[in-house]
Amino acid sequence: MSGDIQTIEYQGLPALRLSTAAGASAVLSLYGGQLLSWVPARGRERLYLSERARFGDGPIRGGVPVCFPQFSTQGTLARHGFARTRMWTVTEQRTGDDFALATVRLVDDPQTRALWPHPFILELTVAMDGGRLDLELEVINSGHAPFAFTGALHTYLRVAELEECQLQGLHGFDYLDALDAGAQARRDSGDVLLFDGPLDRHYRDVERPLLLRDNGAALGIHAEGFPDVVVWNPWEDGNARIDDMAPRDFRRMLCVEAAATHRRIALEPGESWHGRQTLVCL
Ligand SMILES: O=P(O)(O)OC[C@H]1O[C@H](O)[C@H](O)[C@@H](O)[C@@H]1O
Repeated sequence: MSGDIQTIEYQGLPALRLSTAAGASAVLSLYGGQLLSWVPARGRERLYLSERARFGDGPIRGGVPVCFPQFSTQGTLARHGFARTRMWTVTEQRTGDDFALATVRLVDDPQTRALWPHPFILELTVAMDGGRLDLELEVINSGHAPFAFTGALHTYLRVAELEECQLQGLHGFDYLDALDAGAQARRDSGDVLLFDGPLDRHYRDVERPLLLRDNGAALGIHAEGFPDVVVWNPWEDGNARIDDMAPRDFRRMLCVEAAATHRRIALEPGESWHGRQTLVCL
């Protein structure tokens, strides 16, 4: 038996449902090129998607938003850029005995050029087997002038209980604390990162895979190409200010983002860049 990919409508949006023979499944929305669900074989949902999320009206709260060509407020565009609120198209669908793979694409148009004056091609490839998910983002400069960007795969992980979670692997890396604007970079000195308050840390040049322990379950988180890792949780007060998240949902989510934030990535005409985030159930 082989995997399967179906074109579906999800919350009113065109989407793909990917499944593997082993029983893993995922939903990829063409709005935003945003993965909204990932359930590994014999596992539970691993992505947080807010039950108050809006679909097709601004950013979708949850899953894996693609931030491009700007991370957060690091520029003049709307927060996290425009890719997460544009309609993408499907360019490839493949299945095999133990995998399913789909690629979606976003290309510049007059609306994106009015915001950001550069021709580009953005491709997101989602590939999964039973217990592993790979998300690869490719950025191509299809114009005649150089450009530079920041961005991220803004992964919202669903956790059983945030206060029981431990994130391992960030020890010794420098981070900027976005909750303490203007502060110098600090070095993480803890063995593991624990969660007992709001957190918005932008770690630089993280060269090692991370491990998230969550109530007995363990998830490996690995990035290639993306130099930085952003760890975000709004905690109770921040949650209360986010109208598309139910109160206390902060306990059920943790963003561990593969990011390019502290240095812009520069591309000459015709050049391309790719970055990947891999999640593995352990
Ligand atoms: O609410 P959004 O625009 O989706 O942004 C959600 C969050 O994204 C990132 O993790 C940033 O570091 C946070 O500062 C921001 O609050």
